[in-house]
Amino acid sequence: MGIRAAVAGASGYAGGEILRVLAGHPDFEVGTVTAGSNAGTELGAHQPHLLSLADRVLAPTTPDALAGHDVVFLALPHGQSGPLAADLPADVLVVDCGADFRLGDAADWEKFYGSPHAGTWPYGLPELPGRRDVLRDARRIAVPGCYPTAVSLALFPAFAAGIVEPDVVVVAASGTSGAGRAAKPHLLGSEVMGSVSAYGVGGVHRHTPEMTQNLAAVAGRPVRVSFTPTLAPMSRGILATCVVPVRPGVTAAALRAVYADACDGEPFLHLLPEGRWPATAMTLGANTALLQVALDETAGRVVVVCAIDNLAKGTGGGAVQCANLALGLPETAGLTTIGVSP
Ligand SMILES: NC(=O)C1=CN([C@@H]2O[C@H](COP(=O)(O)OP(=O)(O)OC[C@H]3O[C@@H](n4cnc5c(N)ncnc54)[C@H](OP(=O)(O)O)[C@@H]3O)[C@@H](O)[C@H]2O)C=CC1
Ligand SMILES: CC(=O)N[C@@H](CCC(=O)OP(=O)(O)O)C(=O)O
Repeated sequence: MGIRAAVAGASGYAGGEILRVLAGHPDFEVGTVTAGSNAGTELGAHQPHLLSLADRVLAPTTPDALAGHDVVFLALPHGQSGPLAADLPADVLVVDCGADFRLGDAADWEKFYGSPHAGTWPYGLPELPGRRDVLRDARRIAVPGCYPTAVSLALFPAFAAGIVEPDVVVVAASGTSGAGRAAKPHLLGSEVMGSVSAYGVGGVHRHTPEMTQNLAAVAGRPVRVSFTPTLAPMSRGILATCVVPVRPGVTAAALRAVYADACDGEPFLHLLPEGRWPATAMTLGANTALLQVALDETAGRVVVVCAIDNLAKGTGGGAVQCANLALGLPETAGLTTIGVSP
């Protein structure tokens, strides 16, 4: 018998991606799947691509429905995870794709989310320095937001090596699935198709403190992040372009060596060959973060571009990677590095 996994929010985009990975995982067995307003309906009505799970009936999202599993994946709107997790046994692994437990600073949480802080769980980005030791045997894990995943993976090598100044500018494009399945006016097809638009401009996006938190922890000092998200007319994918002042004396060769070293031995972090720049399509369905770096000598800046699939490495794949670690399975089990092209 496999490791029994429940998925809450199974009718949504993140829940669907977790189930897609679990359906092909050698060690997990899918148990209860739950939803909110769609409880009582069949999963196949919402996730018709998950053929092997189509006839599962969605249960209401309650602690009772989620009981009796080895791992519970939560893919629910912000604010739903805290009360639910409090009613789940402490020895059950709970992996939360929502934001509730990502931030260590309660004041940051209240400023950006406008509600009381639920608490802080081990942060589920295994590639960050020292993270794997924390995640092994953890029983509560907070999966990062999709933009902070891309930006933290793009910049931690430079901060860990001490070759950049703590003053980051990020412009990142996301596919529309990043906003979830619930209908939102700015996601109307007629307004998204054929156009790229900025939103959350001026330091107000709630992922900014998450990026700052992660990079400051690596740098060992405060880091300023100016983050501008943009919405691109595609379903999946994030392309984050990160620009940061370089310290004097750093050469292009040294910069490349820092990134090559950071990616060495990392199953999902890849530095592309020189001259090849990451594109979101290369990551679709894969748990990869693809990187490329350049030294802009004229401007005195390091430029790092990172592509991920927001639903794969950015949520569902990252969640399963963390669960693998916490349960003592091979970290890569059930996760592919093979994207699609063109
Ligand atoms: N989309 C993405 O790229 C990423 C998402 N995340 C996070 O994952 C979580 C889920 O996001 P996403 O899948 O995109 O959102 P969706 O809107 O696509 O799905 C939300 C899911 O939660 C269920 N739900 C909604 N309200 C309630 C409720 N009150 N009680 C119980 N269940 C409820 C929905 O059920 P029903 O169908 O019945 O309404 C649905 O299954 C969020 O916290 C999000 O921030 C994190 C990183 C990236
Ligand atoms: C395109 C789009 O709208 N993206 C979402 C981020 C999705 C994500 O990772 O968010 P959580 O923090 O909600 O888990 C946004 O900008 O709000």
